[in-house]
Amino acid sequence: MGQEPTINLPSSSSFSAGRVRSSPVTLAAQGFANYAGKKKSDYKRILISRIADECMICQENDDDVVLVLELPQNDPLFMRKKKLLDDKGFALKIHAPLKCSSVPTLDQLNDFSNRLIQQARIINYDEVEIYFNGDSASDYSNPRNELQALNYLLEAIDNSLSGDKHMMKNIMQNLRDEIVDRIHKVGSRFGEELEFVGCSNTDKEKCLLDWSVNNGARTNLDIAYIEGAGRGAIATQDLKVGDIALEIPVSIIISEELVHESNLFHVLNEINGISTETMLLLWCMREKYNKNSRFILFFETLPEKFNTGLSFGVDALVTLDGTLLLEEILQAKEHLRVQYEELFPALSDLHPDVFPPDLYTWEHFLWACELFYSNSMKVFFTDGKLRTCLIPVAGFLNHSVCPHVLRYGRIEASTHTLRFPLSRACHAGEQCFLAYGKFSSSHLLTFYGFLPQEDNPYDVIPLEFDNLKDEDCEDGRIATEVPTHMVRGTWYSKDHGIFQYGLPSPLLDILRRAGNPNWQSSVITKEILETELIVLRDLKCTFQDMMDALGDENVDDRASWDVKLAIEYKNLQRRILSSILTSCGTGFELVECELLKCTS
Ligand SMILES: C[S@@+](CC[C@H](N)C(=O)[O-])C[C@H]1O[C@@H](n2cnc3c(N)ncnc32)[C@H](O)[C@@H]1O
Repeated sequence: MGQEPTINLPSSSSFSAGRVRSSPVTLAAQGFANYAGKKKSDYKRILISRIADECMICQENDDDVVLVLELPQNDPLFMRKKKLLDDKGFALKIHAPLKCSSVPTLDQLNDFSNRLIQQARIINYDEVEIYFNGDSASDYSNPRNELQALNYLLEAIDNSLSGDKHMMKNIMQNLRDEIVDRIHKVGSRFGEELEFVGCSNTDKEKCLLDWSVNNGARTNLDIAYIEGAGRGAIATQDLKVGDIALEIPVSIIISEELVHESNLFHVLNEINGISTETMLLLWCMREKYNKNSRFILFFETLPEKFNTGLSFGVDALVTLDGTLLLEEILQAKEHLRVQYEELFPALSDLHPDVFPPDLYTWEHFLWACELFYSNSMKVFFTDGKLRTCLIPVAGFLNHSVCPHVLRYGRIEASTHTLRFPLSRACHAGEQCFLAYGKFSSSHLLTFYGFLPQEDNPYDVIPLEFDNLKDEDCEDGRIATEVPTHMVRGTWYSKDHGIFQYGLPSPLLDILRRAGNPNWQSSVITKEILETELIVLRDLKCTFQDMMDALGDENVDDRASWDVKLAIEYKNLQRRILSSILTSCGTGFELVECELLKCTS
């Protein structure tokens, strides 16, 4: 089993590097929390990318173009974002250097849109982005967040275009075109090539699609087999930003209402503390074998095996030795086992007609948990309730770090449907990707059974400090309970110069202050440079220990699916650690050079 390394730092501080998420989940069908602004204790798997209450208002003021950006007060990162905006001199009310009465030059429009985008980025930052990019909003490293920020601006511009006042229409239309162009650029950087799209045996999928359409679904997607990802959804025609890729009526969404209508409910309702998600999971375990089920076509398309980290065999677990993922998988599985044993065989013994023992085995329970972890979505219904659901057809959408569909998860009151609108264009024949959530690769492997092919900005290594205190606790960083400090692949950083080295500023700063309480960024003295060397040396030692714990590189072309995934995961960890070690090493040389200049 992987051990969390601990090192001693200067001034007798110590920190350990390790995953924060270690407390047990309380509900069978809930996933682990992710890092991006979620509480450590909140283990709910949230697929809803953003609640659409936040918007930007655009106003006219005689001849001035004035935009008002809204930073919602209830944003958990409000104080930190506000401070970032203030530090950069960004006001939420922006007087554009444009006049309604004159045609703006291209340069003017460019400058203005650059400024708007930087502000939108900050407003849309999550915990990870703030931590790594807090100092600079001039570029982006996370395509998902960039798409979110650009779509936020687009929505505001569209609102202004549909308003009564038309004076600004031209300017706004130009701005809109510019933002759409930026969205295309983000998408084209991450254009995914389908290795193979086949229609080998899509009979069941076709039947489900037809059934959904006959029941009111609208789709611009077809289902196909995709190398390495099972089924996926392919655009049937060119779809642009804002188009609806898929629309599913509430009537075919599988949610807790179905449990209420079944004979499981009166038994389960008597159990203290059982969640509606667990009830729905138990309902699905039985419904899957109900030949008369209204959802038979849905259940028939589900895989017999899910192949997530929860189904890893012994060899794969052994391969994961030295990683924190091993602990995560073992804990998650243990938790599920406890959940199962709290319910079974007791329920089957007491109510064998409602819970037939042959359907409620541990293997079937684990299958259902994997189904919910990898396929369920949280949806806001029109009654204001958030429900965990299984959604026919939408369940074929695969995940990407640069998704087409970002904002979904709220039932449209006027149509009683769940819409999947595009946040970036998807051309006919291209695979349409969904944003599952802001998940690390370890989370995706454990609960979904895959690793993204592209770099994943949420692959962070959290760092826990025992004795070090952040100075600016009032900015909300501590209060969010996500890891206070972390590292990720340094290839994301644009600044590898002295005092930065591609490493996050908050981490460097806290270590510097631990080594030298008088540390000040504005003065470069011999003492400051010596502190720098100590910080870099200690960081290098810590990450070298982690690298050593991973052992030698494993290669096995004939390995089983789970061992292959475990090897791939370990290689990813090696790549991240290696980039950090290189940055520390190069940084060390830079500081030594500077120190030589100081002393000569
Ligand atoms: C909601 S389902 C998507 C449809 C799924 N591909 C299928 O055939 O049923 C989620 C599962 O799809 C697969 N998946 C999703 N995104 C993927 C990706 N980017 N690469 C590989 N597999 C992916 C994983 O097996 C995951 O558990």
